[in-house]
Amino acid sequence: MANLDDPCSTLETRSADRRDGQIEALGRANSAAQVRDQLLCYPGAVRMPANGVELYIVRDFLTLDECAALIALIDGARVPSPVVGDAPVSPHRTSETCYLYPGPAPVTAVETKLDLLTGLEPRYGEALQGQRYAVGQEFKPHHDFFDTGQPYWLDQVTMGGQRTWSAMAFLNEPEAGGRTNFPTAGLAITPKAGNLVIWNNMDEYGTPNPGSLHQGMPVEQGVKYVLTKWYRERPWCQ
Ligand SMILES: O=C(O)CCC(=O)C(=O)O
Ligand SMILES: [Fe+2]
Repeated sequence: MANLDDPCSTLETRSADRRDGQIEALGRANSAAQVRDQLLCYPGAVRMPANGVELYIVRDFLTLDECAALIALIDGARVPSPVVGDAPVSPHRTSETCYLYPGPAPVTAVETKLDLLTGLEPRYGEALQGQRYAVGQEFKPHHDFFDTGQPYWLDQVTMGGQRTWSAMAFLNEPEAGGRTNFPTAGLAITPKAGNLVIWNNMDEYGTPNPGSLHQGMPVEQGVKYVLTKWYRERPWCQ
């Protein structure tokens, strides 16, 4: 692919690059339409009124036993949470993370449910992650989609490209704080064990949606566990 800043790239390759971007966006919009149809068939899935972002809640997506088993896995192998393109330990994401690779039965159970929920082929999903937030820990306002102007994009574009959908399940309920807030969409979701939130990081045209801005608000009392799954526009490869 030609570099748009490269004075040597021909006019032809420059316009081909722009077309590529549009074609990719169209692909994401078409895929989103299929996910939407599939999601609405899933028992308990409800689209939430949110300003400028497509977001659904699935009540009781996980059983309390499944939540407990996943919390045990997270507690067994958690490390400080990373952020793509940031320092290894980020001041924006102060929680701990545990990668939940395929294998253990509770991971297989969640992956199977997510496949049914989204209709997406499993290879489009990144490895499942668990997060644990202690009092004061948070994930500051951010977008899950990648900023294609950042140096990290050169790697990410070869690893499955843009992050399209985000799915997040609450595994427990902190005593206070820890809501997932979408400030521009005007929606703050209170953790409820077993409930899942899933949103489209793209807009209706398949381009990154600034309205998907969100944050994990600081836990004020107790502890918060969530499960996160990010989907890519192409099969994910690490
Ligand atoms: O913990 C939360 O409420 C939000 C987590 C989040 O946004 C993420 O992991 O990308
Ligand atoms: Fe996020």
